[in-house]
Amino acid sequence: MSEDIRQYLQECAASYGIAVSSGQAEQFQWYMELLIEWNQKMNLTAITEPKAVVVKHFLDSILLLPELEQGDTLIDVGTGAGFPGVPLKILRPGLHLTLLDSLNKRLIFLREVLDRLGLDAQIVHARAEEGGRQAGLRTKFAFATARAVAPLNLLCEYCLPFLQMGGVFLAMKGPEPDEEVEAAKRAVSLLGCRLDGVKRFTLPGGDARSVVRIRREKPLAAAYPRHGAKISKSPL
Ligand SMILES: C[S@@+](CC[C@H](N)C(=O)[O-])C[C@H]1O[C@@H](n2cnc3c(N)ncnc32)[C@H](O)[C@@H]1O
Repeated sequence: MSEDIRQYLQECAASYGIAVSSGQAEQFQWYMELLIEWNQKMNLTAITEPKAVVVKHFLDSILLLPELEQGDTLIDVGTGAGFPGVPLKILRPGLHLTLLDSLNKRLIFLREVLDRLGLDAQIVHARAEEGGRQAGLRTKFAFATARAVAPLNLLCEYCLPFLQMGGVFLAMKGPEPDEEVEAAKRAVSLLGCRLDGVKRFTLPGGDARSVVRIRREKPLAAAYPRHGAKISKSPL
C-alpha cells in the first residue's frame, strides 16, 4: 500500500470548506493506489508522489464542487485518468456523470476505478467533436468540464455542443486565462453561449488556477461541432 493520504486530503479539503467523510477519503485512497499501480504499465500521469496527487489532481478537481448539486448531469471531456470527473463523483455521488475520452486504454483504467470504488458513470469512447454530434449526448448536459485538453478557442467547439439551454461549461485553466478567453470570444458566441465569469483559486503550495464559466443562452447551430481537422486548422 502507498502512503496513507486520507487525513491530509480531509485537511486540505476542509481548508477550502469542503467536507470529506471517512468513507470518501477511503475511496480517494483506493483511487490513488490504482493510479500509481496502473501508471507503471500505461501513461496516465506525470504526478505520482502521493501528496502531490492529493493537491494537483484531487483537490484541484474538487474545487468545482460548489458549482454542482446532486442529480446534475455532467460530462467530463478528455477525462484521461478521470480528472476532474471522478473526484467530483466521489463527493457528489448523485451526479449523473459521463466520462469521455478518445483514448480507450485510459477508459479501461477508469472502468476498473469505478468498479473498485462502487461508483456508477457512463463511459464514452469518442473524440469530443464526434460525441457532440451523437443524439444521446448533444445538448443533453447541465455541466461540461475539461482540464488540460486544448486551448480554450478549440475547447469551446469540443465542449459547448454538449450543453443544454442554460447549461454551464467549467473550463479549468492556469493562472493567466485572459488571453485564451479573449481568443475564444468569437467561438463562444457562434456556439450560442456567453462568458459567465472567471473564478481564481490558489492550491496549497501556491499554484494558481482559474475556472472559466461559459453558459448556453441560444440553441446550438446545426453546423457545429465541425470535423476535428477543421477545428484545429481554422478555429472559430
Ligand atoms: C493531458 S490529458 C488530461 C486528462 C485529464 N483531464 C486531466 O486533467 O488529468 C488530455 C486528455 O484529453 C484527451 N483528448 C484530447 N483531445 C481529445 C478530443 N478531441 N476528444 C476526446 N478526448 C481528447 C486525451 O486522450 C487525454 O486523455
